[in-house]
Amino acid sequence: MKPDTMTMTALDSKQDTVCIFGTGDFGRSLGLRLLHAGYNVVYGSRNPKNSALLPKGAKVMPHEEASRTARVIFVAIHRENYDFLASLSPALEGKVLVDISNNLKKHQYTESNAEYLSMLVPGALVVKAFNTISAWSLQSGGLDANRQVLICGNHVDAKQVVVDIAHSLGLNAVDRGSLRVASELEDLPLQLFPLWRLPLRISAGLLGAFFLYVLIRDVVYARVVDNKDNSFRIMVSLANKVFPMVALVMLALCYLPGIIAAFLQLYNGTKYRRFPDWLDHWMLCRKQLGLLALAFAFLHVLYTLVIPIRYFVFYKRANIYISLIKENKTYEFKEMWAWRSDAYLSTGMLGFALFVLLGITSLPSVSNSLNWREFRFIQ
Ligand SMILES: NC(=O)C1=CN([C@@H]2O[C@H](COP(=O)(O)OP(=O)(O)OC[C@H]3O[C@@H](n4cnc5c(N)ncnc54)[C@H](OP(=O)(O)O)[C@@H]3O)[C@@H](O)[C@H]2O)C=CC1
Ligand SMILES: [Fe+3]
Repeated sequence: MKPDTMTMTALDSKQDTVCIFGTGDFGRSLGLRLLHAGYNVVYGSRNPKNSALLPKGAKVMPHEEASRTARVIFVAIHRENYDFLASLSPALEGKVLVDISNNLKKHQYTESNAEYLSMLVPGALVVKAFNTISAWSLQSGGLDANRQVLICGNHVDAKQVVVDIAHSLGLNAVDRGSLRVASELEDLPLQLFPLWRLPLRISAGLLGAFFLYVLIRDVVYARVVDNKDNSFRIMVSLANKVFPMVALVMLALCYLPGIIAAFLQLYNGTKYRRFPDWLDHWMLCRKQLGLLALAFAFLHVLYTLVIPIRYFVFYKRANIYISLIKENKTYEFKEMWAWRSDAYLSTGMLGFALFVLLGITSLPSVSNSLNWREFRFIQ
């Protein structure tokens, strides 16, 4: 019977055996999870005697012998070391080979690792899965990171077997299509914080532009026109002028696409038409824009709290006290400094309270946004 026409029943988690080739980090973490879920685990290794670090209850034997014990074999080996699998072709005929490998760079090879594996072992049913889950998150129960297992492959039944295993490990399986999608899945772990890139670039641009503006206005201009050296203000006072400006612009950028989208819907007379790509992309990163706005607002609060304790402020205040005493006056202190430092403190405190409140309310969305896509799992 040809492998792709074979039908397979789902594994019974309590009885069936799963084989793992490779006793490295991923192989060990996956084996542990499978054992906890009630599977028998058999490792295929080049060095079966050296099994001290393997989870208790797992067996270890040479690859060929191990492959005979199970229908499903996870290949927890780097692609560069796949060559030996070709010689195991007869033993792997009709087996479900799960390719979990990732690469160090995008487009490192012309074909995806899973397609390469299926060329090496044409008789096996290759399924790409689990490459977006890190060994660490498997070991820690998968609660901290995303629980999604993306799966692709050309054989529906083989994919179903892997879906069942993912489910019994408490993970959600998402079928992404045929093995052609494998290279896309292999690129996913290499994308670092994909939705944060644009907001981070915008905030860096705004930060640079506003900083240049206040630098020219407050330092360069004072130096050229009044011959005054204000450069000591760069680190705190100037930065504290820039942060709220960036925070406000980012906040506006966070709300603006929603308003544009609403107008577009009114203009189109329907909400079922697609937004233009630029708006779609902008809408998708609203959460990140808002969180960055919040971060800049927090920096503004911190700096505002720091300003009254600066040496320069103490010095200026002492000067005013002395001149007030000399002139036997009190109103200037009351009206100017008492008011100013109170204002600094009260805005600072108010801002801090607001930040804590906003922080607490946005915590669930922050934890949702930090899914596996935004962590980089390399090898
Ligand atoms: N670690 C992670 O978080 C993740 C890893 N992956 C993928 O899982 C795979 C394994 O990764 P990981 O466990 O971290 O790697 P390790 O280097 O920890 O383990 C790789 C294992 O492959 C086996 N191996 C090494 N060289 C050869 C060879 N020449 N021939 C046959 N077998 C060999 C060894 O097992 P033995 O000595 O028993 O033969 C070794 O323990 C990789 O493809 C990686 O991209 C995917 C997602 C996350
Ligand atoms: Fe302010």
